[in-house]
Amino acid sequence: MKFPGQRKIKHYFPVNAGNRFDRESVAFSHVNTYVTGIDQNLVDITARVDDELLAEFELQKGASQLMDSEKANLLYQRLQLNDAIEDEFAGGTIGNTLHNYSIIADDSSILLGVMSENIVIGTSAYRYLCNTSSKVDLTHLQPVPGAIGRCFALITSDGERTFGISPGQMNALSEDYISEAVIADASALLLCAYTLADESLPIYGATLKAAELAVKHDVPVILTLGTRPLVEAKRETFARFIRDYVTLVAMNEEEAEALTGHADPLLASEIVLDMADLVLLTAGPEGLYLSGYGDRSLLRKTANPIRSGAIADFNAYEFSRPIRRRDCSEPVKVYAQIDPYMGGPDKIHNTNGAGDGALAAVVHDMTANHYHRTVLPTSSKHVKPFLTYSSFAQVCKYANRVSYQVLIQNSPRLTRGLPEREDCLEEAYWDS
Ligand SMILES: Nc1ncnc2c1ncn2[C@@H]1O[C@H](COP(=O)(O)OP(=O)(O)OP(=O)(O)O)[C@@H](O)[C@H]1O
Ligand SMILES: Nc1nc2c(ncn2[C@@H]2O[C@H](CO)[C@@H](O)[C@H]2O)c(=O)[nH]1
Repeated sequence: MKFPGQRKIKHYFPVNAGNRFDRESVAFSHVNTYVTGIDQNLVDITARVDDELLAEFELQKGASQLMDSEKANLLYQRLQLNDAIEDEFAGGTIGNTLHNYSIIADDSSILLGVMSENIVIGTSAYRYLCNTSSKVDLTHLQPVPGAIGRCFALITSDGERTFGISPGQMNALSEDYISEAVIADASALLLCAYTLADESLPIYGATLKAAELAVKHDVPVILTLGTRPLVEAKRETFARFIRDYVTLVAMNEEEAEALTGHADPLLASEIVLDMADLVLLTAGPEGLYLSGYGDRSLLRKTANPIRSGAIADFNAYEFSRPIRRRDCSEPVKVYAQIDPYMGGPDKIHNTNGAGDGALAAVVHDMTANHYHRTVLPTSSKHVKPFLTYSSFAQVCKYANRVSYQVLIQNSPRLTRGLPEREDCLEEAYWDS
């Protein structure tokens, strides 16, 4: 595994031989880590469209919504006719996050979901397999006799993405394909709200079983919220699920508002912290927020200017490391925020997957902590069972950096890891 390197050096991710941890990880390289997750496996069919086409196909802008196959076929034909299709590429919010995790961490992940049992060249299933990192283990997938899902990712001129989902057999995942051993040994279990949308579907039962096993084995459960209309429709169900199972909730500000009733990201995060231990809230051009708990005796004051919003002095302890509320003697809510990396790319063509990228970075920092604790349990870094290796402030920087990489690539799945040295970039960005 690549490792979030030493603090207080100019590059956040200095993977070099002089790094003390690298020497240790060579000595302990037999320790294998991975993260796992459940997804509705689907391909993204990315196309440029105008608002009129969204209206014609009754698609709510910015949201993800189901389409019946007749409408999906009509849309596909129209996009082909207009020569509007840019790409057909593996997608799925958890599939993207696992892929990006494996790319940036150089570590394994295990994807749980369905896959067509007969792979024909050119089909969605074929494209999915071609566009997934070889570090993502696909051997636990459930074979199905039909197609996986298709996600029309329709990009309008403002860079906003709207999803129309043609499900195929993506929801057929049975709980028989959720192995206790796979969940028990994982560093984290990644789930999305989409698979909890309909209790009558097999994938709902599979998701619940995985969450129960994760809690049984003390594996952190990470839930990403998907899309605003779904959260609005299932607000109570999701709140209960989060309380019962979830360690980290990831969402954008619209989903946060749907869950909590608060448009302000700090206030929304504060509410979600009463249900979970850690909250990643992405806010597009306003950057992102990471909120969680610190133990009063272990709080570290920020060296950055103190900032106030809806919560006064909210970043005062952003140099602390997140810990579960139940592991604190005296829990204190801690907040950190960061503006887009380098102000964001000059031109954004497509924001699809920027949030998934940020989450992959947070997962990497959590897994690095798990790895380090497994290898060096007596290290002073583990006097308490912290959730991440780095502080709130550092994790924000990393998450932001990965989102930027997704944006400049115009694609949710990273083709390569971050540069190990960023000599051309503003060094001050990485200080502290
Ligand atoms: N317009 C923008 N300008 C600058 N940075 C942006 C912009 N949009 C997104 N970002 C960066 O990407 C991160 C995540 O973006 P956003 O909040 O749009 O995610 P999201 O809606 O969850 O995306 P998705 O669901 O497609 O993965 C932001 O925190 C920010 O760093
Ligand atoms: N699993 C799942 N992923 C989705 C859905 N709608 C959009 N996405 C994915 O979300 C990603 C961006 O976060 C895209 O790459 C889409 O593939 C959905 O209904 N289910």
